[in-house]
Amino acid sequence: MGGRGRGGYRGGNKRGRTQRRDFKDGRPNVWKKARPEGEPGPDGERGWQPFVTESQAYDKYYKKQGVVPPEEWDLFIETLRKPLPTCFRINGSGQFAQDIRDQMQHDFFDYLKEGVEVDGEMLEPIKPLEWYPGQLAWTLSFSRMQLRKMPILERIHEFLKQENEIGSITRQEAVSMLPPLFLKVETHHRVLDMCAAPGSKTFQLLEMIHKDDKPGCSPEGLVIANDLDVQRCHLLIHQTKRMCSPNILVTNHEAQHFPGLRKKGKEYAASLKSGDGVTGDAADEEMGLLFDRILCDVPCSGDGTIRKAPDIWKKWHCGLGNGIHTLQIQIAMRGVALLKVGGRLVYSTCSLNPVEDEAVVGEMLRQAGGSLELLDVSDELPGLKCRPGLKSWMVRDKRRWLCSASDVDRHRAGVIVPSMFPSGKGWDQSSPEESENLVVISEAAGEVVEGEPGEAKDKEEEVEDVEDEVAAEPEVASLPLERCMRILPHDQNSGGFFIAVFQKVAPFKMHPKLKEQKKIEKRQRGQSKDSSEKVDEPVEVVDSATVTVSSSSPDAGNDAGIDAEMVDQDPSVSESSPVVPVEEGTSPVAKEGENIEQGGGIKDEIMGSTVDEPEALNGSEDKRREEKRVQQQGRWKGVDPVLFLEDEQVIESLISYYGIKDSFPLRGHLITRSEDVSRLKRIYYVSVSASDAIKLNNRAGGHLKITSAGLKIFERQAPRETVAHCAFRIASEGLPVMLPHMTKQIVHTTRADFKLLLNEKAVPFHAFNEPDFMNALQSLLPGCCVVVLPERNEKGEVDLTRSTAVGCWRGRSNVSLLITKAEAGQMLQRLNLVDEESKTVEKAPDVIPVVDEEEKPEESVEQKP
Ligand SMILES: C[S@@+](CC[C@H](N)C(=O)[O-])C[C@H]1O[C@@H](n2cnc3c(N)ncnc32)[C@H](O)[C@@H]1O
Repeated sequence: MGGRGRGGYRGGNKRGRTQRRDFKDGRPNVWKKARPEGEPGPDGERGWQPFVTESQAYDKYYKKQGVVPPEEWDLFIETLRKPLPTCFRINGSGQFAQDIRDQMQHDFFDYLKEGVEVDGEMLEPIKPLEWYPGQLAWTLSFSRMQLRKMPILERIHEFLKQENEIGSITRQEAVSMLPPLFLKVETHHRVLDMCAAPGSKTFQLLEMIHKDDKPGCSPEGLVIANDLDVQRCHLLIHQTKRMCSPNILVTNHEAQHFPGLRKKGKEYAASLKSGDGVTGDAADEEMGLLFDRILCDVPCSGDGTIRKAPDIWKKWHCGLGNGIHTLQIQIAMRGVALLKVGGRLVYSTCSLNPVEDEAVVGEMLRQAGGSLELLDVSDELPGLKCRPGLKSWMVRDKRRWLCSASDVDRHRAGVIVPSMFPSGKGWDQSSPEESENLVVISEAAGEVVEGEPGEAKDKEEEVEDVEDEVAAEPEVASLPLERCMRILPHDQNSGGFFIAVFQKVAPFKMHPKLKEQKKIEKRQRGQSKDSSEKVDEPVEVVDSATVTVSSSSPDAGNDAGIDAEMVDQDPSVSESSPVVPVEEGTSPVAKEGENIEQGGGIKDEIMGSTVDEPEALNGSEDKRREEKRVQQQGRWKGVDPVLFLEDEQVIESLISYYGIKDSFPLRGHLITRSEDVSRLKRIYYVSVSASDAIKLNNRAGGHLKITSAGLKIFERQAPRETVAHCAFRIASEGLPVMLPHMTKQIVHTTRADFKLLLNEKAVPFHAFNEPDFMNALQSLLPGCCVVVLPERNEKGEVDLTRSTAVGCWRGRSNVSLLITKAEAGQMLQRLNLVDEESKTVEKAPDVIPVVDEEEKPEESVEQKP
């Protein structure tokens, strides 16, 4: 089972062998041709100009670091200058995914297996990625010229675009598929993706959570996808929406300060002292939000993506890696603190630079002090070619190669920190001078190196420089860094990548010196937040509850299996975004006229339902609103609160109108983003796991800044009760999840009538061929309904995993689609219902289809300006 997506049950992805489309035949192509390289455009202007694909600074740096063996250097550089092949994964797993793979293989790939020539040039065959399980990921590389000359290649391109859109496949760089595979996610796991946007790996993680889904069941697992950048959170939400998963929360935090949701205070301290064994919810209360799997795909210099982003050639300099090293450690260490003992953490970058790679891994191991094991997983994906991690490297700064922290000039000690070197001689073994460096580490964190005048000069000098002297022998790490994996582009025609896989083997107890450093950092942050405060005023760095725990019983955290980091930090408070305290009876959302920029000007999809400005409220509405204020749970300025829908009237109307079975409990699973239920526009559905995490967050003080929760399941329909018996229609993302639990407002149809409906958008009852279908439609209540094209198994039972369903509006005399023309067109194509003469599917604007004026359902809320 598997294969989730929009537009029908399990995406309505009908993949029966009997219904194959033959893509080799002459269906017109709708993919727009890109202008070939260098060819003049219609206005005579030259198109794409080749990028500079060389950099002396890059060559010098990487040759010296020994990242690539000297005899392979030319091949390495030659590969970097070639465009990256296209890769894609077939989403899901099991029979469903295999059907798609078999269809693609039959329709395209067998034909292009070998020996196809275009203008004397042999085509690269489409190949599966050897190391990807089940031959479910493929790679292809055609030039634009080849695409133009071979219609089948254009059709493949179009097909991939379309399938990507509907969620059957994901176009994703080969190396980017690796970290989730090494995480070994199981369906019950709680997973944190710390730096998740734009979300290709999050999508993969969600697939793993859903891999054994049975119709109508949500798995136990949960994915929390986090990103610092609120705009990129939009991309993340868009990307993951295709999965139609209620098991996801999207959050917007600095990963290095991701909240632990640890309950604090006397109650907590008392429970620690008593040493009571705690399980279930109570254990969560104590442990906070800990994870089975954590992905730290950290921000990096990105020089492994140079094939895809050739502008890097021009911009590259060694300061890029140096400048981000400390932030990478901070993020990774926060991950270590949030990981359960026994859990796996993957650290990855798309940079080949040892300062961002092995140096960070080394520092993680040192800081973790035995709580973390670096795993050798090089045999977990047979067929994957990777190089062992380096044990020796140097740091380059201001034209100098530095072999150890002792080579660093005093005035650069805040930028070039001990952890960048193989020995990492720093906070745990440091001399008094080095301890001073430790204090200034935070100055280097997040330092923007690019574009700084000093660094720009350094960059120029590097290029002019012919041969540098190296003062001493580079250090050699004593840690088993060879267990890291570096993917070099020429090994399997990919991008460059770095991966390290860890297992947490014991609770993490923060080294006292590091703890001290964190206090200093926290104090510095506190001071920079309010410069008007007296700088020498003592600052409370840990709250009273924390002090109680750590001072009265230094090992209490360990005894209870709790991470020192979790005890020590209240990250949500230290985060740079201001927190709006929630006062009893006041709204936590941004008020009119308040600057909501901290929330990032979040749009509808992120915010959930921000209702229109209220008209004048009468007394009873006022009262009603006041009553609903008890639902207040959010606390982030500019982000709507995450509220459980508790309005029994609304819930009852949904249950009775759609005939929702007890197997699909709504109470405790429906989320709104508005306090005023009477003006709700959207309702979201969350799984048990997501619901538990939201409740835990609420109990722990609401530190988690949740921008999106679960999937949209209902949208407000026409408020005219005479027409609609229920105020909410089913959202297309929610349909796959809800359909197996619906007993009312659902009708089955035939292929001929389904085709008619998808083509005509609004069809009078009498125009359908099948009288049974016509009668069934007429027997429905007016308003939202679902039309299903059933697919049956060998026993003749309806197989919902392969059936296609679509949301419709039952009017007085006709039925109309509640999806866009474009979506209807895609569905026709997928079902092979496109007429020969009209095979081109027009991309229509996203509008609700036109129906008789009197029967027109209220416009989708998405359409409103
Ligand atoms: C390498 S990209 C992640 C790619 C992503 N994992 C994927 O597969 O699509 C790094 C991401 O980290 C985010 N980021 C940068 N600094 C961050 C921080 N301090 N905390 C959380 N995210 C951060 C960036 O916005 C960016 O989206």
